[in-house]
Amino acid sequence: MFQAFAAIVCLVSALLYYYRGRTSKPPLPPGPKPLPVVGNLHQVPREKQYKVFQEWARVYGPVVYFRVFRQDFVILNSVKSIVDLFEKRSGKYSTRPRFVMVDELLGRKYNSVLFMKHGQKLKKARQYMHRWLSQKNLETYMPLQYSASCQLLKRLLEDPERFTEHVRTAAGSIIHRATYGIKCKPDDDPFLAMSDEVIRITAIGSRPGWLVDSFPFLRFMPSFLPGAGFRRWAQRSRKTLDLLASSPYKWTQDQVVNGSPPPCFVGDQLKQDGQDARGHFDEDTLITAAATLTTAGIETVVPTLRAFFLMMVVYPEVRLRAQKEVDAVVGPYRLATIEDRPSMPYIVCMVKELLRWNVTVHIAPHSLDEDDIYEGYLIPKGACVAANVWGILNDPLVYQDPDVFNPGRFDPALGDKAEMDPLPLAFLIGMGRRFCPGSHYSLSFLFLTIAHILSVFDILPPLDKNGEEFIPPVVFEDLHIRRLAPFKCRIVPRNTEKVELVNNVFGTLDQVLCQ
Ligand code: HEM
Repeated sequence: MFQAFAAIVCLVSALLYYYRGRTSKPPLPPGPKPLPVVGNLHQVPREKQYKVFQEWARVYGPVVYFRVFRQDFVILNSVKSIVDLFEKRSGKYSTRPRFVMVDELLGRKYNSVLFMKHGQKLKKARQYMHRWLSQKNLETYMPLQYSASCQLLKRLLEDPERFTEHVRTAAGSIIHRATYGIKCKPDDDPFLAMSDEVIRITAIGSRPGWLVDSFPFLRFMPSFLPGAGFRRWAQRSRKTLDLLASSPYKWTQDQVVNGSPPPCFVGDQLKQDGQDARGHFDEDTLITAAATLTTAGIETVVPTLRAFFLMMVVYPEVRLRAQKEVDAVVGPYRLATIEDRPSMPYIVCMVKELLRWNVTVHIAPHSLDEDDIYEGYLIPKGACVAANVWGILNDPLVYQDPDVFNPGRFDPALGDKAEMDPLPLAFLIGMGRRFCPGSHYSLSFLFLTIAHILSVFDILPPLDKNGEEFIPPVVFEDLHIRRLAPFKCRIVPRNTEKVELVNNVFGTLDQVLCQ
């Protein structure tokens, strides 16, 4: 009975929406022809949407419009349109689109900065994060990054096959130490498990296709009714998310009360009573900002480093060239520091190429609270206006053979012939008010770990049953979030001196991040 009623209301509201008068307004941007009611639902795949959007850009131009039920989408497929809207009109385009499941039922618009709408709370959260993660504060977290990277080397020596877990522990332990002052355990750490759970729930909640996203009134459906499983799941998950955000925060709070926690994002704010210059303390926002840092800091850096291992296997000539550069700068008796970065242009290019080749945030969705007009087209209020970051970073007109991993394409020696720097787009740096606050942090951590690993190890193809080397296929698990499928490789110390070097450096670390 309820389902029949819901279906009728959906149909009527969608028809009203479809036929709503837009006669006095400019036309919508071009795009594929919609069907009545469902719009372009049948043309938007659940997987690899960014590829379809790239194809549509070839047919309809860089700004493409489509609709799924009542939700408008505008996809930006050129750097120009992204700069024009997200940067030059950032005041208008700095909010996020409304997705009822993730924003409201899971409460992510309150408990995660990534999903927050624009307003005072977002401004405050970004201020907190920016202060901690800015280039100026690099010296505060740089020793932590160096320690995390050296610990990663030690674990790769001891147990190379579990490289993905070690990378996850390294990225997770440094961000927990930097954010909360927590030292994680190398295996089965409860705080790292909590971050994984937050990432898992958020990924499910933000999958496209929830009916409640197209028909928001369904959020009022009583949770005991048949067909309301989504409401029950969201209620349970929201409680978990709130608990997971408050637990590590309480841990730091206790350290502040009982003594002196190591310098960290939350501890520093609490020691100053969390007050800003005007004496305001917003505990809820601090909890949210801290919880967002831990998940954002893991979900981006880990896939990038996994891609690094695979690329070293598939492109051995790139590894050899990079090792030659690292060896020439650091020699046999030390590991690289961030001060070596200007002397290692090829490693810097490798980081750029990893972020281009393995785009982690492939679609960046923004929204607007009032209608706008761009190049004669209407961008409707409430539309999801999304930058197709993957599409541009894989455009063959911009990057020759975009599927090929080739750090040399950014070689500064190529001068004008070097291909477009992907970093501004990968992080949407400076592109409006939502650019990634973790860009400096990520670039230094990726540089250090890559330079360290190449200095100590060769990364070689895995062996098959007959003991023969084989190159693992490059496969992406392409659900809502694009990630490389599991693969194997052999991580072998380059010589015994390197093993000694790691053991010596490990023994002298002041900051051991894992217990
Ligand atoms: C490989 C590394 C990373 C990449 C490629 C990346 C990329 C991005 C992108 C594209 C956005 C969306 C920007 C927009 O909507 O316009 C973003 C947002 C964000 N990133 Fe990163 N990121 C990375 C690492 C990090 C790290 C390490 C942290 C934290 C320590 C971080 C924290 C955040 C936060 C908090 C936001 C939300 C900003 C907001 O909504 O206002 N990111 N990132």
